[in-house]
Amino acid sequence: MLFVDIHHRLGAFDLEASFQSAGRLTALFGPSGSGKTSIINIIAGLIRPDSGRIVIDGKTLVDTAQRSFVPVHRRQVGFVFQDARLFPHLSVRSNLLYGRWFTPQAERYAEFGRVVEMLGIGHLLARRPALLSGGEKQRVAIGRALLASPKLLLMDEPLASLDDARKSEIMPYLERLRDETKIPIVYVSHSIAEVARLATDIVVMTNGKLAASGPTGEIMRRLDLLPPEEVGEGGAVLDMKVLGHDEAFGMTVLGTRAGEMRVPRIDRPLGAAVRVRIRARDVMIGTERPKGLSALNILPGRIAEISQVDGSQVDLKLDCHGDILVSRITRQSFQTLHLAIGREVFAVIKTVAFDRANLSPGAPLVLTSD
Ligand SMILES: Nc1ncnc2c1ncn2[C@@H]1O[C@H](COP(=O)(O)OP(=O)(O)OP(=O)(O)O)[C@@H](O)[C@H]1O
Repeated sequence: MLFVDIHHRLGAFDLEASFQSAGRLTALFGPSGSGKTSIINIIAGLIRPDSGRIVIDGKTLVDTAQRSFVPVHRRQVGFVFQDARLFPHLSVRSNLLYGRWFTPQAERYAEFGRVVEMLGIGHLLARRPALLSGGEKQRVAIGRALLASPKLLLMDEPLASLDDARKSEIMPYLERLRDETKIPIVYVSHSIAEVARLATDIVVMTNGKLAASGPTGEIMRRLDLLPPEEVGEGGAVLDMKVLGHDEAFGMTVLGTRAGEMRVPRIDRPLGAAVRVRIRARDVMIGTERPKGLSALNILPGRIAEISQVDGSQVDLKLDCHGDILVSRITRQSFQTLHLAIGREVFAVIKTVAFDRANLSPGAPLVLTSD
């Protein structure tokens, strides 16, 4: 459990944030200059807040009312930055082992072999950082942070300097990190795709103030919280189960609360939990079950909430037997179809909305933990 309640002034910038998160990966999300890095620095102990309290897993790191402040070197936090910051003159193995020196023997829990295996960097151990790709460097940087056996991992835009191909290469490792270790992670990002896939909880900052915080599914469907350039990426994030594979058509069948959905085949076993992002712009509304459509996925639901976005668009929240979908449609369609709260409708989801990047092992799939 992460508890943060802080107030701090940095020149003309006033930072105020109060949130708690029970999640394993808490994303700090918000535009540039909203205060994300400052919060990370306060949690790390690099900045002493003017006032407030920070408690992680029952351990108080800061409590200004009690004049208590655990210094940075006693917090046992692991850092991963945008750039890997590896030592160029040391091999990957020595870079990894370096992190261990700072942790007393008795408190070392991270095992070298296991960390190397989890991050898939065994074949790189003898190399110098200059001979690694950007994605490989970041995996080594994560390994170095983990081998210090941190009690908390702070990641400040760890994927920001990587291209899309390297990002998708490293995502599965971050998912394993989230699911296989018990270390709470605070993760700064301003990418919806990243946050939707990785976060269990999201804290949204705007201009030094908390805009909202809560579980990923709840925050992701609040399109009003997203910056204009990212609104198209917003929508529902749902946990589904793999029900079967249809080899003849190369499809996977997923179970939702409102029925089955078919997506391009994913390599997950039967029963596995997957997290699926369905963008609001990919959900159309039918007042009757549509026929003769190429879209494979049609879920029945009821309009639970209506919010007018601007003169021309409307957002609808659809309660599909407990799974909440979001649909952004034109005000014209909204009026023509006479939509209203409580109305039974059909959500039509284009199959193409499920590209592989949007499918990830969901939170319930904890592989191991010790
Ligand atoms: N030491 C300081 N003195 C004065 N202002 C500061 C100081 N440090 C940060 N700021 C200001 O505080 C604000 C928040 O900065 P911060 O780096 O926390 O934002 P951010 O959300 O992490 O942004 P980015 O995504 O660009 O990294 C900025 O306006 C910044 O200029």
